[in-house]
Amino acid sequence: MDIWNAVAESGDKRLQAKFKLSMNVIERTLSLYGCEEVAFSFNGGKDSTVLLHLLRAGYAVAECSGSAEEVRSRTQHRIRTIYFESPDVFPEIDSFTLDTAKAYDLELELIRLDFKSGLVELQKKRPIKAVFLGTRIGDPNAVGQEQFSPSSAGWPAFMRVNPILDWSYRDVWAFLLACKVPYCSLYDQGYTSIGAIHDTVPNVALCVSGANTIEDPNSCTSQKDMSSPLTNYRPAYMLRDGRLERAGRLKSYSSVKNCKSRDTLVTNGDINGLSDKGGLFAAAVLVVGDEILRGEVEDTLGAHLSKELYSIGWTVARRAVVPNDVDAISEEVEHRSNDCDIVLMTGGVGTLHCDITLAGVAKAFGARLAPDEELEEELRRLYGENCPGVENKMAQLPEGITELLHYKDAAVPVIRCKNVYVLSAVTTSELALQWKCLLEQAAKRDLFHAQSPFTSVRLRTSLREVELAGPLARTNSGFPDLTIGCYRESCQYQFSRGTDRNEGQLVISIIGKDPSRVNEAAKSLALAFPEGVFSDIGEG
Ligand SMILES: Cc1cc2nc3c(=O)[nH]c(=O)nc-3n(C[C@H](O)[C@H](O)[C@H](O)COP(=O)(O)O)c2cc1C
Ligand SMILES: Nc1ncnc2c1ncn2[C@@H]1O[C@H](COP(=O)(O)OP(=O)(O)OP(=O)(O)O)[C@@H](O)[C@H]1O
Ligand SMILES: [Mg+2]
Repeated sequence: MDIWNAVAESGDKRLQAKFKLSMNVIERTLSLYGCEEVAFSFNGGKDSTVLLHLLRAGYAVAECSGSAEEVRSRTQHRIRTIYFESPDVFPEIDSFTLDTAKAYDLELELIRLDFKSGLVELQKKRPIKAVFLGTRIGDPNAVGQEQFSPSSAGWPAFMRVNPILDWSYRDVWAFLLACKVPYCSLYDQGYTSIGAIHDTVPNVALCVSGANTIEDPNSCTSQKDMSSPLTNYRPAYMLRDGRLERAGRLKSYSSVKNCKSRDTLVTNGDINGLSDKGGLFAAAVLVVGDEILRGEVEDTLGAHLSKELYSIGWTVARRAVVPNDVDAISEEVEHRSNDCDIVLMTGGVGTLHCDITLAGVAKAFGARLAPDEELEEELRRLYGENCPGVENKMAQLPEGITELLHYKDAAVPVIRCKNVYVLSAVTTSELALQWKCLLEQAAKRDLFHAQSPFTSVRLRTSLREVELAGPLARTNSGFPDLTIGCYRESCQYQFSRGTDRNEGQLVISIIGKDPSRVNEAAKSLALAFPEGVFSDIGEG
């Protein structure tokens, strides 16, 4: 049995584990529905090529199991295969699909209709109960799917079976290479995911020579001019970062438009529709933890992040403590990532059952959590073998939207999902380091930048609230460009300075980006009272 042997001999434990789980799915499907009413949806792509060979191995087992008598009496099943032909397909893909069907004696049915209508016709002609698909987590249409997912409402009724749903890009290539099976020639020309001929180009991360030479082929994410005949590409299996798999799939205008404002981020105030803010950028700080909500633990990390943001000229539009609940986190992330330019999150990142922050982030963006090989590797380096691979929750990241931001001094990278940044720090000193890392990486990659700093004046007074209210309200309306507030110093603060009053004094804060306006506002307020009523206590 060539496929079983090839996987066993590969010595790749991760691949062997994935293979075993997929074979279980296939065996369960065949015993539930029988070979007659199951079809394989094959399009010559790398994922469906993997699936083809898993199915060959699975069908062979199904036919060889049982007593010798049973095996003899059993008819040998060809794999029922459906291929939706389209005029937009690459000729290499089309011929590979047809040639492969012949080579492996697949029972091929060509369908020249769109997916839905084609399946309706198929159900009338020769019904199917289940279809095997090469869908993987990270494919746009995988959102919400499991290994067994009934077809969607409005589609003919069948079970979608996705045996390689949890396979990573690396797993796919490890399998194809270990089994030495043929795959479509386009993958050797730098294509890493193949759609229609008009929306698919080779992956620029694999570009090696000619006009578009780049030094590190795996570090580039944007598409450049693909038309130069001088341009060469490495084969698809050399792509190191599986997250770039779809970099050669050109986005439609509408999807570019939809993801623009939050995927690529804030630079200097005149793009992404943010210029109307007059250079003010807003962040949200979300802290996850039931213990903080119960008041058992102080939110020191959230406070630290707020101060850091303020110190680089960013407004903190919202700081919220969120319970350890996936739906609550997802809801908060969804809102804040829409309202704010960036969202910083701490808490709930780790391997405990209550560490569900990333699950909440994934849900907010309609993504699934999937094992991330890069983070797994790093955690293994950090924690040794106590970090058991795919079992490690911390290495499960929202698929397709995650990027790790590394910094030489920080043990664990910052996890970026669109405009949400998850920091794993649990102490303020760790957080200070991660913040430094984030700032440096964000500036280097043009994700977000420090802005012109805020200036503030803080005035303490023993005036009563009623005496202060009128003049303060007038100053506030005279300086709409400033943030003018008033709060009472806490009792604790007063006691620590040796006063015996049980009520703190009032402090007026005047904050803005233009120092002369801030001073002007302070003077204007002071003019409404006798001299010496306010003492300037400096910046906060
Ligand atoms: C056999 C088969 C079954 C499908 N079933 C569904 C379905 O139940 N619901 C759905 O929304 N799309 C279904 N689709 C469409 C796919 O989710 C997806 O749109 C299609 O594979 C095209 O992917 P692409 O846009 O990346 O080329 C099905 C496609 C195939 C080939
Ligand atoms: N034209 C088609 N005919 C039959 N099945 C299809 C067709 N298009 C997609 N599918 C099914 O949907 C699955 C997912 O398609 P997708 O394009 O993501 O993967 P792939 O083509 O196998 O690999 P790649 O990501 O490299 O293009 C396929 O593996 C296949 O099962
Ligand atoms: Mg494809």
